[in-house]
Amino acid sequence: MWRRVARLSSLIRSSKASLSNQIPPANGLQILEAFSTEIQKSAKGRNHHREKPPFITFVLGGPGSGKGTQCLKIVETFGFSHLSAGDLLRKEISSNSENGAMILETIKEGNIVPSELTVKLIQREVESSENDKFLIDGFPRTEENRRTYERVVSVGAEPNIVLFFDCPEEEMVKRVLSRNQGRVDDNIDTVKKRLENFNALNLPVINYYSEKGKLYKIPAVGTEDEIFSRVRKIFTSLEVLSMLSPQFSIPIGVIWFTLTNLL
Ligand SMILES: Nc1ncnc2c1ncn2[C@@H]1O[C@H](COP(=O)(O)OP(=O)(O)O)[C@@H](O)[C@H]1O
Ligand SMILES: Nc1ccn([C@H]2C[C@H](O)[C@@H](COP(=O)(O)OP(=O)(O)O)O2)c(=O)n1
Ligand SMILES: [Mg+2]
Repeated sequence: MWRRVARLSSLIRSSKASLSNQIPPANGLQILEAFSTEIQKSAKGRNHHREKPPFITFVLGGPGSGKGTQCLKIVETFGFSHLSAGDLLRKEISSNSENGAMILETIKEGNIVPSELTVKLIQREVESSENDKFLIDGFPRTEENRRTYERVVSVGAEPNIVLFFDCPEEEMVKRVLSRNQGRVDDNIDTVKKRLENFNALNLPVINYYSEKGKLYKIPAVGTEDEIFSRVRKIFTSLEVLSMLSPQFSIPIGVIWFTLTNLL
């Protein structure tokens, strides 16, 4: 809003300047019209600068199930923006933000950061992006995460689809312990706690979206490429149905995916 008011003042200033330079100035009506346009734009700005809500995909699965790996492939192939809740929280830690120490402790313990904070970080990224397709990776991890997001985010509060990478615990533990990214939570004690939290807190969210007909469950064992061929089918089906545009919602895509995979 303030940037827009500043732009309006600059218009008025340039109008005065043009007067002194003997160039015909913007008249009162033009200034009023510009002001009204700026106010309209500013109202849209609060509405995430978008005419339509973005296409939101939540990406869920236990630690090490391959969410991040598959998201990178979806970005390359289908042009989504990837927002990893974990990466956004780690960025807060490394930028020494006021909540950095608390986030670090929470992550080290294998627990979940307060929802308001995570939602704010995600919302900021969505609102500042020009893209209209997002993968929100590792969110919502709890019913409380989900409800907070629905309450705080006014446009696109409901995901269009939800991916769930279904991976056996043994495989997830093996992958996390050989991830080698220097993460404070990639050790056996923290992984055990994260798996407990996944079962207790994330599975109810996954069931919630399954009941709503929005869930795509993807078996997550196999090579990265094998898993991506499963993922690709989902997004290709959505593209075929022109559903990778935000105004469409499920369950047609889920029905199509089910049919094409059964036939
Ligand atoms: N299909 C796969 N098979 C074996 N290892 C994998 C596979 N997909 C990912 N990985 C590896 O497992 C680790 C965890 O993957 P990642 O994508 O970070 O999972 P998540 O984001 O779900 O925790 C990474 O080291 C990654 O390279
Ligand atoms: N919605 C979220 C997502 C992540 N976190 C915290 C707690 C998680 O164990 C860590 C790491 O999350 P991240 O998604 O990067 O972890 P994985 O990719 O599943 O291994 O961040 C959170 O508190 N709330
Ligand atoms: Mg990840």
